Amino acid sequence: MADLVAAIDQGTTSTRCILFDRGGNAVDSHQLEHDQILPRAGWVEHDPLQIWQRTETVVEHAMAAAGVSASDLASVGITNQRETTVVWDRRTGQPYHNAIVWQDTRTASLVAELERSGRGDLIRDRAGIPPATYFAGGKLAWLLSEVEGLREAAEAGDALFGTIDTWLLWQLTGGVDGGRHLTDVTNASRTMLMNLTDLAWDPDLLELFDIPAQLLPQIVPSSHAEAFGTTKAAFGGEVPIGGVLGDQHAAMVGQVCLEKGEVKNTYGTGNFLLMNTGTEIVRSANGLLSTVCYQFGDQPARYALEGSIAVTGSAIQWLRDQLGIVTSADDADRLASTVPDTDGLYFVPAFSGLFAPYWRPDARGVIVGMARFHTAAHLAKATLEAICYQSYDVVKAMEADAGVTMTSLKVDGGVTKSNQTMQFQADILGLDVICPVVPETTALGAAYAAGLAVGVWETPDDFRTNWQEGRRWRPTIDDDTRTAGVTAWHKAVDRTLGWVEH
Ligand SMILES: Nc1ncnc2c1ncn2[C@@H]1O[C@H](COP(=O)(O)OP(=O)(O)O)[C@@H](O)[C@H]1O
Ligand SMILES: O=P(O)(O)OC[C@H](O)CO
Repeated sequence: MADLVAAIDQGTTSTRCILFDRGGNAVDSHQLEHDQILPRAGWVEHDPLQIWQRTETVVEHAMAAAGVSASDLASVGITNQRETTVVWDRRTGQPYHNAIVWQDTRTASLVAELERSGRGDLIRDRAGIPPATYFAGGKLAWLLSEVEGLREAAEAGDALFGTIDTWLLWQLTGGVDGGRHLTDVTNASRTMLMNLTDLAWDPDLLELFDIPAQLLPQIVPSSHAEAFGTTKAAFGGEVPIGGVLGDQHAAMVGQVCLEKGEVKNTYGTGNFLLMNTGTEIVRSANGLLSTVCYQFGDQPARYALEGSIAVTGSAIQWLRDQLGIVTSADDADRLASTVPDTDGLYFVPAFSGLFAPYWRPDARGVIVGMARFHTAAHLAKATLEAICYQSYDVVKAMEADAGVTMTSLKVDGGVTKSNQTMQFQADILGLDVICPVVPETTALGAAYAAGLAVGVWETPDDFRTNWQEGRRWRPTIDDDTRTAGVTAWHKAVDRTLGWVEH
């Protein structure tokens, strides 16, 4: 039996295809960045066709590098940046608009209006998440009201909505020639349109956002032998698609956070800390989200509490692309390492407002504590430290919600390449930070979900035997130093609030 599993990981910054063996080892991979389209302040878009083309290319290159064909693959898994919203014409495959990315804040006034009118609580109650610019439902409502002809096309059944999983799945399974229109429970739980208990589109939420039901994909489990169909494109032959799940949920699977209470933090474009809450939906009193963690086959869904941070690794990209003070993320890391600390400089990159645990769309970024003495190196250092302070705030919210004190933290994602950042994270949290040997946990989780569906792995216990500790950072600073840093950080956060009005 073919026993390689291919994972497509379509992230905010890049798309990669990684081929995994039964041991959960990455055999070969390919990765390509795509354009970040920034039409105006607060707006972030991607070109869905470019994302699809990059997906085809990374698949082709990863398979060529490994010297394999479709018959060597047991299954394909898809994982994706969540919430990013695409609407396209089912007859032509043409998007009606660029994808509106999860970081985009154009729906701020809609969100403010939902809160003002008291309808936010219906969303919290049914969907488990607060009304926020972050989620897909508001973006879809915006497209329906702003794109000429879209509402009529939707009502006629010609338009399809999807998050990126849905878009790629439709393309992979045939596109205009019978592509399947599906999403999995984890991605659906990020729309403000799904009832978190029933795992179905909620008619009251559809009415609240005025969304025609014909637009919506069918919701299916995250791992399933038949639901997703087989590849008709990109792989050069038919391969079963066995798993689809949002990237942060995939990372939970890849990190083997399958028991209640297990936690991971992923450091990518943003940071996302999730705790498995088992089959129970836990409601946060501290600014976290309730979300589906994953659903394997016909088993009950597992849920999670999540702390989502909008801007972490993307602040490093901002140093590169907008300020031009570094040439790459590695260069930012190197520049930051030339100074021992920030010497009182704090940077709160609230570019999309603040997400968890604050949920303040009125916030905007600040750099405070500046003196003439400060250099680009201090700003680079403050950018890395901001990633850790934001995670500190979310860890504290998670501990308060769960009534536990964490003793260690599993981490993954691109920023974990930065040794000084992970050391600072261990210092500021006062706990051990641990990265597995296979850091590509998002793609691995998608591969696990896909392989589980077709029997490459028999039970999720097989994933646990594959997980191995790679690097560990231990705290090195005293409590007073930690408290001083956190206190100053919170003063800086205060300065971001109330900057814009909606
Ligand atoms: N050496 C490094 N030091 C710090 N950050 C890094 C380093 N290399 C990459 N990154 C950051 O990692 C992020 C990409 O991580 P990744 O997990 O691939 O993200 P995504 O899945 O969101 O596309 C980028 O935002 C980049 O700034
Ligand atoms: O692309 P990433 O890895 O930063 O993840 C984005 C998240 O899924 C947004 O919710």
